[in-house]
Amino acid sequence: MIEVKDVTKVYKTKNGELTAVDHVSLSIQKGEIFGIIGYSGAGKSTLIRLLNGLEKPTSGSVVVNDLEISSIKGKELRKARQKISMIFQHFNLLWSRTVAENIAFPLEIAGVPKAEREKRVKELIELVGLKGREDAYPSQLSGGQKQRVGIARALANNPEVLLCDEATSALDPETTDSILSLLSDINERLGLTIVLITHEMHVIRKICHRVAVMQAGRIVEQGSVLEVFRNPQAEITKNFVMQVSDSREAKEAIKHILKNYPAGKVVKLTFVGNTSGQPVISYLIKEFQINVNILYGNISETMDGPYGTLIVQLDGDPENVEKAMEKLKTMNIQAEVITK
Ligand SMILES: Nc1ncnc2c1ncn2[C@@H]1O[C@H](COP(=O)(O)OP(=O)(O)OP(=O)(O)O)[C@@H](O)[C@H]1O
Repeated sequence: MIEVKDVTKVYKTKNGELTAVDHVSLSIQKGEIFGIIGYSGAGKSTLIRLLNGLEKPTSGSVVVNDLEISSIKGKELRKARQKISMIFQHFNLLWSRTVAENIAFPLEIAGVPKAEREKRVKELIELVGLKGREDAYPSQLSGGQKQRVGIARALANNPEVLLCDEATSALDPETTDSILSLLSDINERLGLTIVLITHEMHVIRKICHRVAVMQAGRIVEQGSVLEVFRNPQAEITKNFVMQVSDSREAKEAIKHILKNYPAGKVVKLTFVGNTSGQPVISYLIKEFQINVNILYGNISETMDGPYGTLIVQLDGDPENVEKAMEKLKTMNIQAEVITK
């Protein structure tokens, strides 16, 4: 569906050349929700603009839907772009137009007749849950409602790909979740391919199937979301995973327990998929006659199944604690000693 092959984008700036995207290759399947995560300045926005032809690569090629976006221009590019829509962090709505008129705008540009336009706008308003708000102006809407208008407008011309540029970064956590659910619902219902860029691992966890981690213009790691959560390789990926698994309370709890209970080992267990349903703790206690002190627990859903973290203190006969650690490995549970 989307093939990015060895793409580099170099900007010429006052201070010389700046490589914003550096030899990036990606392959995104039809119907997939693909996330690109990175800190500010990593090159995410440049990469996403290369996908819809707003930027041209310095070298390499971008193919979307069998069309080489990186080499077409003018009318051909404008036509291709109708099938590659985008939503933005700050919504980019037309403030003097109502909700319905904003959604109708791309249809007007595409020359869709009035009657058909009105029918389509009505469908889209229902799809994004804005019934009753057709005549409101953007300034009268909440952030979440504004993004719903952005999504409806982006879907107006039945795109094949939806690009989301930090689409939930200006929203509070609850509204973020409702917009992410809407995107996931649209992906399932319409089979729409979604590519999103974000700096929040929560967004990746919640709706993406696969993720690429970007740093200094390069993709440093990519894979299925569950796999990346289970076994992050790059240091930056570990930091992103920590955003959603190791809360400040957990760190506080660990500090406290280490001070008060210096014996044994503090171990972080990571469960993925069906391993998160196993009665591991009671098994360890019974089988190895050790004490298992639960310090912190957290379980979250990803698109491909649950992902959980449990921080425990294992105490008792050191030999049995070792055996318990060995056993955990055979149960496909990641066990990492945090402190001895
Ligand atoms: N048009 C441009 N001209 C010159 N430099 C640019 C241009 N656009 C981006 N850059 C530079 O390229 C690098 C990558 O920027 P980019 O906006 O793609 O990163 P990002 O990961 O999206 O970060 P942010 O979330 O802050 O936008 C940055 O150093 C930025 O200053």
